[in-house]
Amino acid sequence: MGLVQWLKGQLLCHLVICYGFFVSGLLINLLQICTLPLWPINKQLARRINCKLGYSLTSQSVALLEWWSGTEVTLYTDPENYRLYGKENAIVVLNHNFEIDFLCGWTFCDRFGVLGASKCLAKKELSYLPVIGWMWYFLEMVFIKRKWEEDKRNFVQSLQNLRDYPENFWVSHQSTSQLFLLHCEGTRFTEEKHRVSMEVAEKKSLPKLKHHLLPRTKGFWVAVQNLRGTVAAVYCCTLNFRNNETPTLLGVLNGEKYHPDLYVRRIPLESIPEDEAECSAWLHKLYQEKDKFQEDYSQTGCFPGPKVTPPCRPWALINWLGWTCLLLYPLCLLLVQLVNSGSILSILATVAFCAAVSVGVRWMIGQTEIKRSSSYGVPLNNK
Ligand SMILES: CC/C=C\C/C=C\C/C=C\C/C=C\C/C=C\C/C=C\CCC(=O)SCCNC(=O)CCNC(=O)[C@H](O)C(C)(C)COP(=O)(O)OP(=O)(O)OC[C@H]1O[C@@H](n2cnc3c(N)ncnc32)[C@H](O)[C@@H]1OP(=O)(O)O
Ligand SMILES: CCCCCCCCCCCCCCCCCC(=O)OC[C@@H](O)COP(=O)(O)O
Repeated sequence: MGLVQWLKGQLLCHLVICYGFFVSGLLINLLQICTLPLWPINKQLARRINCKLGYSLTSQSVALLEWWSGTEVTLYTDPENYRLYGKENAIVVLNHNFEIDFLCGWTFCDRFGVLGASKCLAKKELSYLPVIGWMWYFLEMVFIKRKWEEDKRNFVQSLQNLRDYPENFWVSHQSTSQLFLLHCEGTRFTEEKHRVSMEVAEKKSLPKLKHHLLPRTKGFWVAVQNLRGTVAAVYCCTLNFRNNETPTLLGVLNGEKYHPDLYVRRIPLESIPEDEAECSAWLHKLYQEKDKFQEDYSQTGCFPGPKVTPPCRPWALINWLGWTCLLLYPLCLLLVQLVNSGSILSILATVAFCAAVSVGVRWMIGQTEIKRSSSYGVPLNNK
């Protein structure tokens, strides 16, 4: 193991990274709160500012993946469609098997210049996550309790809100689009959830899936219906990792390099049926195709179609280094003053603060771990 790789595994490095992420996150949340009076006066400007602020926080984790762990996602797609990515609004349908699938998605968003504006249909619990969840609230992320009767009004309203996002979103930048991510499986893949969902498939006389849970179709249908005229296509995305890697966020923090492959198919929205039952059948068929791609991947180690590597942009790294320098300087000054003061109490208070930041971020990382997945989708307790 080289010196650099050894350093990446050290607690001190992790503390510095977590401190930078957490403190910059709190400052960004504070700035987001400051935009509150602007919303009733100029909503579009408030959105622009919040998306830039959101980018400043989210892109730090992209920088961690790309520059710290050295992970690069390989894209399999049709070059004709590739030209459209980042230039149109789309619904992204992605499998939910990996602890860092959201991070791989963000990397792509960043490479196509749509990271700040992209949204997701997320479980309500994520909105309470310190820093990240609070930031999402201002980014108008769509949160659901995964109980249709309770969700339907708010879900439709949140989708309608997305229809009037500003054109020419970034004034001086090429991006005018946003992606809306949907994990139709509704929860992360575990053996038990898979077994239960295949029992449901059997009852519904649907073919069994090997690599996916049975998709929940209601959210997809409602999203497609409410975003017609706003989004141009569905991007059917299938993610897997080479060599049976099981990536974790903690691994990324330790500087481990992973090898994700993402297969993206572009499906024009007009080709998706409007009728609910037909749309559900269409989604089930899509998941059967996705399952076949995963099965072929497990045999051959690759997806169909040519490979493309979208160019890496420097902004995530520049932003991350900027925050690190800005926040390390006062921390170092404080540490020097502390040591000079010789006050045991102050030193203990500082150590306690660092430990609290470290425990807090470790807890947040824990939320991404599949072993802590909710019991949604298993019997007895449907939550
Ligand atoms: C080029 C660029 C490429 C790539 C870029 C990629 C991505 C990046 C894009 C954007 C990134 C932006 C941000 C992302 C950041 C972070 C967030 C990350 C992740 C968060 C994700 C989540 O939180 S996932 C959880 C929330 N999401 C969902 O739940 C969505 C899926 N669910 C639904 O759609 C549901 O329909 C619902 C929640 C809307 C409603 O659910 P409910 O259960 O109440 O109703 P349903 O009608 O769906 O269910 C009843 C029917 O289900 C059948 N049933 C029962 N048990 C099961 C079972 N175990 N499995 C399957 N089906 C089951 C039941 O029989 C009912 O059937 P009926 O036929 O009778 O209706
Ligand atoms: C420089 C950067 C430093 C990074 C330091 C680490 C920071 C910690 C970041 C925490 C990021 C949290 C993002 C949470 C996104 C988790 C998405 C997810 O996986 O949600 C699960 C749901 O879909 C389904 O839930 P289950 O029903 O399976 O339960």
